[in-house]
Amino acid sequence: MPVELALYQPDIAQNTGTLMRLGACIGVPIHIIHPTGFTFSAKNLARAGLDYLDHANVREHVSFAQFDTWRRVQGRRLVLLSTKATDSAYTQRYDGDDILMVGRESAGVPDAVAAACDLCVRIPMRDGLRSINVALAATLIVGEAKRQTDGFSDLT
Ligand SMILES: C[S@@+](CC[C@H](N)C(=O)[O-])C[C@H]1O[C@@H](n2cnc3c(N)ncnc32)[C@H](O)[C@@H]1O
Repeated sequence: MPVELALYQPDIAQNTGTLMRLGACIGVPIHIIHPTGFTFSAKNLARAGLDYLDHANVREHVSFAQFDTWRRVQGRRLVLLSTKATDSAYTQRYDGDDILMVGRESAGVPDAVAAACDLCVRIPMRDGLRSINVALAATLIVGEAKRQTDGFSDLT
C-alpha cells in the first residue's frame, strides 16, 4: 500500500486541487474528510487541479468519525501534521502504508481529532512564524515519507 494523504475539512479549493494534482502525479491516494469549506466540485477544483484531477485517486468521507473507523479497520497508522506538535516530522520513520493528515487552513484540527491520531509531527520553522501553506506542508512530508519508503522507485 502506498503512503496516502488525508485533508481534514479543507477550506480552500485551490489548495485541495493542488494536492489532488500532486497525488495524481506521484501516486498518492487522497482522502477528503467532509465537510469542506467550499463546494467540492470539479469546477471549483479545476483552477489548481487542471486536467490532472481525472488521474487522482480520491476517496471522500462524510465525517472524521467515518474516516477514522475506515482507517482503523484497514490497520493504517494516522500521522497528523500540526503546528502544535512537539515531535519533528524529520526525526520520524514513516511506514509505506501510513496515512498523513493535514488540518484546515483556518483552524487545523480539533483537539479530539488530534488525540485520535497515532502520531503528531511538526515541520520545524523559524521562530515567530505561524505556519506553512497546507499544500506545501503536506508536500514536504509526503515527499519525505515516500522517499523513506521507496515510494518513488515505480515512477519514471
Ligand atoms: C495554515 S495551517 C493551520 C494553522 C492553524 N491556525 C493551526 O494552528 O493549526 C494548515 C495546516 O497545514 C499544516 N501545517 C502548516 N504548517 C505546519 C508545520 N510547521 N508543521 C506541521 N504542519 C503544518 C497543518 O496540517 C495545519 O493544520
